[in-house]
Formats: sequence, structure tokens, C-alpha cells
Amino acid sequence: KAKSTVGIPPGSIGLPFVGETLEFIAAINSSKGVYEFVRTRSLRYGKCFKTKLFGETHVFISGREPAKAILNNEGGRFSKKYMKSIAELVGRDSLLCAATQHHKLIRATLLPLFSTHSLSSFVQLFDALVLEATATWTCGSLLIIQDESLKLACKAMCKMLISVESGSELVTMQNEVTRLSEAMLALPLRLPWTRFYKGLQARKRIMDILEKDIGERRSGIASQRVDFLQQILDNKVNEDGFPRLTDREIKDNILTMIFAGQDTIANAMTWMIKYVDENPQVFNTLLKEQLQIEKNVTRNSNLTLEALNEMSYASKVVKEALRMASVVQWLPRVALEDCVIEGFKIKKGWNVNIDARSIHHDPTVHNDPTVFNPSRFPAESKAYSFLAFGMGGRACLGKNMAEAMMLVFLHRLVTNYKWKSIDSDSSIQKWAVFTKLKSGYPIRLISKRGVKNKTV
Ligand code: HEM
Repeated sequence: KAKSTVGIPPGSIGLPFVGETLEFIAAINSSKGVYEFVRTRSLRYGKCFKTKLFGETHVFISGREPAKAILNNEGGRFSKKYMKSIAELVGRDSLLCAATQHHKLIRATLLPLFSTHSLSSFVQLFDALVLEATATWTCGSLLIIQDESLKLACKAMCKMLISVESGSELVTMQNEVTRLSEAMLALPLRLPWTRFYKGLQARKRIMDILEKDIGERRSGIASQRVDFLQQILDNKVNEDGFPRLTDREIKDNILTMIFAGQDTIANAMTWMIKYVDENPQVFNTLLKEQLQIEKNVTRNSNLTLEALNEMSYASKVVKEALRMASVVQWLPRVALEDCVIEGFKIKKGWNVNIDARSIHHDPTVHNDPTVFNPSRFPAESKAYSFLAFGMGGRACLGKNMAEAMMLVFLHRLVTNYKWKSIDSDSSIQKWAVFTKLKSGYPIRLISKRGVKNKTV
């Protein structure tokens, strides 16, 4: 079946109708994770291959040059496109899915929310949440890093976006977003027992919560809030007082931001702690830097953005963890016209996925790519060699926020506790859209650091 026609990327389009969808699903459902589907094919066909998934042609492409051409959208030849299931779950007006002009409008409205000023308050908010959580940790207790960081990320996102920080509303949000994430890679079948259907139901419940909230704010029932939703609602364009975005756009994008900032962060934090634990030299250098920061800044006060800016080694640890883990494995686009990329013909309408993981693990781009070595930066910061947050006009809006959360979590964990890992299994969680460690990385807290004979 594997034929290679000159000009067209090599690869197999599999069986009639289903293409290679079954192989793709088999990878999603295995402990190696969905990327195994891509990895095995790039080994067989090289840096660019094509396949057929869910009835559509997909091309996967690696390399810094094509990444640059596609992500810069040279000549306006590409737009963003997710698989049908993902697009339906986040909504057609989501920033993640919106096409070129529509995307520009929404991004321009949301961008001011991610200012340095807002990042600065967010750092303090997140630090307070981490301290509140760690205050409940006791000596000898078992912590699942994935669960702890997911709870923290959910709280932080819900508080920042819609002022929900506790109670049943927060639990509902967390549960519904989990269901939504689990449905992202599912077959788009609307039958009540399917994963996809459950995801759609979760989406509907989140949309209902947001609709009720927006209604109460408009009618004045809700008390005045200082959050992203309020800022979007207050953003008027004309005297009639209509918000710049439609209600559907507002709801889809609040949902998008809650979703985009949860599993991604939690998974990244989990991999980061695992890598740090597995590399004692890195841990020691990190600890030294962080204890110094603690001495200068955090002994009696909250972490600030300025303090995070002092964490030069920790920032490299965060970046290296993101490179190694490649939580978002490829960046999905669609060709708007026939074109040639890397010597291969790409036809209009084909999905073109930039394989970020393979660029992160390419030995010609990063020396010894399997080694966790934060000191490789900044020397190895070649253009388009680090795509954890994408690049260009569709790059992650929450990048600075995500890095800040990882730094705060790292700082508080490293300076306050000693722990030991109790499961080194590296299996990948099935059905996870973002690379997730199956074990969730359980650790046992041993004692509080720096306080003689004092246990947690
Ligand atoms: C470690 C955590 C995170 C990672 C690895 C990550 C990664 C990414 C990636 C790879 C993209 C898509 C780039 C593309 O297709 O070209 C993206 C888009 C996006 N991310 Fe993140 N993200 C993270 C956290 C967050 C957070 C905390 C938020 C905050 C709300 C956020 C909001 C968004 C939004 C709104 C987009 C769509 C941007 C657009 O299309 O204009 N992300 N992210």
C-alpha cells in the first residue's frame, strides 16, 4: 500500500473510507499515546508523510523551515483547522478554530487581557492558591502531581476568567472540562454512550453556566466582578452598548481559555517535576537558585513577577520540560490553495500538521535531545526550534501565564518540601489530547525543607 508518488508526500491512505483512522485510534488507545502513530510513520516515510484520518487527508511535516513557512502563513496559504471533534467541542467561534479574519477580530479583543499588568496580578493570585493548597499537605502524605496541578490550574483559570474560586460551581467546572478534554480525540459520533456525546453534554453545561452568569451580570443581579469576562462585556464598540463580541463568541472563548489553560498546564507541570527528579544535578542547581530567591523575596511575602524574572535557571528548566514533554504534539493547519512545501505538493483542503515534537527531538536541532539539559538554552535557541507554544499569529495567548504558573509551582515545591517519587512508569495516558503521564506522578512528602527536625 505504501506508494511514493513524485511530488506528493509518501504515505498510506489506508482502507477505503476509513483510511488509517483505526490505526490512529489504536495509538490513542495505547500506553504509547497518539504520537506513536506519527512517530512510526515518520520513521518509515521521512520528514513529510500523508495519511487519511476521519475521511480527510492529513500531512504531517517536520523541520524548522516548513514550520516557519506555515506558521508565518507566508502568502496567506494556510489557516487553522482542528479535527471535527475538537472543533465542535470548543465551538466554531473559538479563537482556536476561527478562520483568518474572524480570528483577527477575536484575538484583538482578547489580547489586552493578557497584558503585563494582568500577568502581574495573576502571579500573586496563583502564588496565593499554591500556598493555600500546600498548607494542607502533611508529612508522609501521597500527592499526585497531576491532580494537584490540575486543581490549581482549574482554580486559577476559573477565578481569573469568571471569578469562580470555590464551591460546587468550581467542582462542576473541573469535572465538565475533564469530560470535554477526554472527548477531544473521540470519533464524532452523537450516540448517548459515546465519549464524544458526553463531551458535547459537558460543553452544553459549561455554556449554560456562562450564559446564566452573563445574564446576571447584565441585569445587575450579580455583584460587580473584576475578571476577564467582565472586561470582555465592558468592551463596547458603539453607543448601543453592544459588546464587541457576540454572546456566542464570548462563551466559546471563555470555554476555550478554561480548557486551554488546564490540562496543558497540569501535564507540563507533571513532566517537569518528573524530569527534575530524574536529574539530580539539575535539581541541585535549581534548588540553589530557588533558595536564594526565597531568601531575598519570598520568606515573608508573595511571589511577584519581578521575582520570577530573577529565576533564570528555573526558566530554562521550564522551557526544557516543555521541549522534552511536547505537551501539544503538533500544530494543525489547512492548506487554502495548492502549494509546495519542502519539495512536496500539498493540495488545497489538505490538513497540514506541523510535527512540533519531532522538531523538539531532532538531533540536528538539539544536541542529545533525549537528555534533560536546561543549560542547552539559550545556545540552542535557533529560530523555530522551540514550538511548545506555537509561533506567529496563532501562538499561544497564555504563554507567559503558563510559564509563570510553572515557575511559581516549582519554587514553592522545591523550597518548601523534600519528597520522593514512588512511580517511575513513563506510560502515556490513553485518550489524552495533550501528552499526559498515566501515573500522574505520585510522590511521598518526606519533610519540610530548611526547618530542622520539623516535619510537614
Ligand atoms: C503549558 C501550557 C500551555 C501550552 C503548552 C500551550 C500551548 C499552546 C499551543 C501549542 C497553541 C496553538 C498554537 C498553534 O496551533 O499554532 C496554543 C494556543 C492557545 N492557547 Fe495555549 N498553551 C498553554 C497554556 C495556555 C493558557 C494558560 C492559556 C490561557 C488562557 C492558553 C490559551 C491559548 C489560546 C487562547 C490559544 C489560541 C491562540 C490563537 O489561535 O490565536 N494556553 N497554546
